[in-house]
Amino acid sequence: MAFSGVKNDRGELRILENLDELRTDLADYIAELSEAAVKERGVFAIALSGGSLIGLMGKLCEAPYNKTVDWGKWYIFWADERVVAKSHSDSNYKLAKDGFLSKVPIVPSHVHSINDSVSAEEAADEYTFVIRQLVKSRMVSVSDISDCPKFDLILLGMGPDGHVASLFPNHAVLDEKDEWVTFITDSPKPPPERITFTLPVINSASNVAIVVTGESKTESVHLAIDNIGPDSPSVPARLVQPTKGKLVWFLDKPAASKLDSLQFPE
Ligand SMILES: O=C1O[C@H](COP(=O)(O)O)[C@@H](O)[C@H](O)[C@H]1O
Repeated sequence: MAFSGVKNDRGELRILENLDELRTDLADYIAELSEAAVKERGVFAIALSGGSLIGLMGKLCEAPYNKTVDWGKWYIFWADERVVAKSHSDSNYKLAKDGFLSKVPIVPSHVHSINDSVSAEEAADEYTFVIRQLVKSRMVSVSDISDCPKFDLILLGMGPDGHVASLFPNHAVLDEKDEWVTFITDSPKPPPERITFTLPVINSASNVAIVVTGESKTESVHLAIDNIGPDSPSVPARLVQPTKGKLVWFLDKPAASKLDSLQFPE
């Protein structure tokens, strides 16, 4: 690992030498959280995102994780989803199914994807209902400081504009305080219709990891993590601040290259 440490209130930073190291560190982290949650609660409730994250989780499908992780105890959710058919190449569900879920023995009935045959608004409402039922049956914990679900782990990527899940810069969705899952129909990144966990749900999780790689995200990583002045633009990723949970950033060197006070040996 090139660097590991705590950066003020912005969580733990893990900056990895290369993508291979990042994939291994991420797989170790997820496997450890899974083991701890299964030991404590008997289940592991994990929310995925789309984009580059799924490829970076690839090591979980390989030895030793494919044999050592207690896949039967996993309950899968999505922190955001594009409102398209599940067979569409834009679907975050399809991405995860093809790249991850089909390669490990997860119980199909534990995979909670959205209803892709209704409007974005209805899909968000139905997804909230599904999560409520699982909170009632304690498959998903409940936060002790809000009425929100408390996922064991929410995995987020971050776009070059600093968006996480489908929480985009300067969008009203960032102010949503009442809903667990909401919808947008005007995403600046296609496709336009999406559902997304809201900030209160993300910030109620026991663990949140933001996984970011590549030079195109350097500036947003800086804006999300460093102590920037009041005149600097903020990015949605900066609003990820788990109230009682733990935030970990997984970064490669290009993504981390503009972070203050990080000197890499030549
Ligand atoms: O549209 C989305 O983008 C973000 C970031 O994707 P990446 O490919 O730049 O990592 C992703 O986290 C989100 O789930 C997805 O819907």
